[in-house]
Amino acid sequence: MGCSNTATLLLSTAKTPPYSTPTAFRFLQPRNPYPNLRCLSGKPPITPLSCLPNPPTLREICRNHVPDHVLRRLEEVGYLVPTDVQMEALPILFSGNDCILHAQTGSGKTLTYLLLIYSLINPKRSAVQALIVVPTRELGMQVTKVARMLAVARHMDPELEHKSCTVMALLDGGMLRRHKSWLKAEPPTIVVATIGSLSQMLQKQIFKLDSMQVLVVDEVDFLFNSSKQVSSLRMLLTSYSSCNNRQTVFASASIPQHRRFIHDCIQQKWTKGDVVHVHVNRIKPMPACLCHRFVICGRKEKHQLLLSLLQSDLPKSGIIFVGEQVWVSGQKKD
Ligand SMILES: Nc1ncnc2c1ncn2[C@@H]1O[C@H](COP(=O)(O)OP(=O)(O)OP(=O)(O)O)[C@@H](O)[C@H]1O
Repeated sequence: MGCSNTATLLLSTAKTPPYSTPTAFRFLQPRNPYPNLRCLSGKPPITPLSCLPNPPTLREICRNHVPDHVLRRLEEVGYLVPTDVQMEALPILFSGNDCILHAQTGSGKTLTYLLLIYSLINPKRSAVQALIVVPTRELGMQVTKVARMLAVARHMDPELEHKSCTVMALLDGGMLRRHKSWLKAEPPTIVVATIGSLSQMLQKQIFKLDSMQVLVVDEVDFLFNSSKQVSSLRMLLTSYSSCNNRQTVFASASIPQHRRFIHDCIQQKWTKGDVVHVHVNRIKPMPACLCHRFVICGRKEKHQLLLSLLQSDLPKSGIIFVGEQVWVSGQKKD
């Protein structure tokens, strides 16, 4: 392994006005009338709700599945209209299918699987009923925040008022000793965990998955690409619980070789055989107000190069990412 001597600059800048206001494209109805949905069980393809002339609201999709107090909470925070992935995936998830949610970052995958979880859990039961596995502590904290935001909904039913759903974050770098006593005393309903912390708890048998109804693996491509995490993840998917006793959801913005991945899911029994791949990945044109530049230069030249790029483009604002390239042995340096 040689020494790194180059830097990569990615400059994303917003051009100075005049420019057209970017559209909030995440919530646009799809232009393509044909579904991106693939149903692997040989059943006829399902017409996505987003193709209907009057697409339903989030409440209409979730009615009779998600408790009313959670739906009211969604509306309080302003989630009224489903995103494309929510519109396509929620009916499939509510019908009991395992799902691979394949949609770009920020498309609403987190809320999709959380709504499935809230449709299945029973807060009166004292057991871990849903597990969300995340690759990083940061993502775990974000997911926990949204899950808790939905959990604070007030019940109309006074019997349930004092028994709201609890969410535990079992993340690397957290206080696992404190969590151990919590898990033993009163198991939370939902656990959001990084694979490292989770494996420790499972090995010590502090944590059992017998009552788990939903298993979500978020950023699944990241987890499978990490040699440190992959064996624990495989163990979790097959050894600690069976895919027949749970609903399994994989979520990711990118799943390279997704056909191969789906094949593995079925073969290895990570999911049931009729797992559905929901692929919402329409290519959006880059808003005209944005300009991207990608430059490779020597480490010592990066400041000068950045300065000249800024001087030539005169952006109103910009985000700059700087990464270092490491030369793998045998690779030719230019
Ligand atoms: N139906 C909705 N209406 C309005 N806002 C929504 C809706 N669904 C999600 N959002 C908001 O959109 C943003 C992105 O959603 P979310 O984090 O669920 O996307 P994601 O696909 O899980 O992204 P990532 O791949 O980064 O995990 C969040 O701020 C969320 O609150």
